[in-house]
Amino acid sequence: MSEFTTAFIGAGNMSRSIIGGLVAGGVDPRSVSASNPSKGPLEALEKLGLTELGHSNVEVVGNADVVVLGVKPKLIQAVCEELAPVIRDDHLVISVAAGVTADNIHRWLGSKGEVVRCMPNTPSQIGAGASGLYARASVGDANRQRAEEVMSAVGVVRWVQEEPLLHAVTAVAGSAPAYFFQFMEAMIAEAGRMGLDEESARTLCAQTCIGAGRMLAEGDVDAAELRRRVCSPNGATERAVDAFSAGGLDKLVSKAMEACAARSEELAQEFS
Ligand SMILES: NC(=O)C1=CN([C@@H]2O[C@H](COP(=O)(O)OP(=O)(O)OC[C@H]3O[C@@H](n4cnc5c(N)ncnc54)[C@H](O)[C@@H]3O)[C@@H](O)[C@H]2O)C=CC1
Ligand SMILES: O=C(O)[C@@H]1CCC=N1
Repeated sequence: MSEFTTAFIGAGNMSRSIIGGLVAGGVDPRSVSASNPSKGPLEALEKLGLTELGHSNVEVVGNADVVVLGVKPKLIQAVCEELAPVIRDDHLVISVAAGVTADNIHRWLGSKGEVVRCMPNTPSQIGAGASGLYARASVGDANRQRAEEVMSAVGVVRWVQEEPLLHAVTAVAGSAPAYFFQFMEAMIAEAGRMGLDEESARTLCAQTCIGAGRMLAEGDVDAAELRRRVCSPNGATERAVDAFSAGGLDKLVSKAMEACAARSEELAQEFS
């Protein structure tokens, strides 16, 4: 990654995941600063080698080239208004907040800064993230490239040209690690009821999830065909897959993702 400094405002789960991925990927921890009102999250970042840590958002921005807004959507306005005096016109400001629009962020920053919205996910922490990016029309090529550089250092990146598509990105990537965790929780619990010890169930389940994900990501075969290749006619898998279909899995997934995207849209209204 080229040389620049990045300030994270808010050092909770998502910031920690991105910072963890950046540092694990070779970014110098001294080029990353972070602020948080409470000490705990900053101590976790100290262990990653960060030295520029503090409680003042304004001080932490200092001379940073890139500012990442990593606070909850309800706090974005107050944080932007607090930062407005230290944001330059050409500052790249990346917001990871769900819903909150780029125009509102730009306005709260005193119409300064080049604002890119990002919808990342927590696997960024191990370099396996998946992020959607959207830039306001006024963001220049240099800052578009820089935003992509930051996020592609911790996973795959896709740009969306229309901001509302970030609601779909939230449903398919930002929130989605939680769906797979919920699914794996249920699988591990059932494997335990079937008699497997917890460690074996967890290891076999997690590795199967990684393997299936990699086959889809790294090959050119679609998910439906990969599924069919596991299902021997009248074999064991078919019974499981039939049970999912009979239980309405496709509709349930649609319903869950629609609810997720709808809540993301609500957040955009709530904090405008
Ligand atoms: N957790 C996730 O999987 C994802 C979260 N996001 C977005 O990331 C943002 C942060 O979410 P999380 O990290 O999950 O929340 P979090 O609660 O773990 O982190 C937020 C941090 O901000 C700190 N904070 C509170 N007030 C502050 C202030 N005035 N100035 C600076 N820091 C302040 C809190 O102490 C906390 O450590 C949210 O806007 C969320 O929509 C986006 C994608 C995925
Ligand atoms: O639950 C949320 O609102 C955030 C956005 C995506 C993941 N966490």
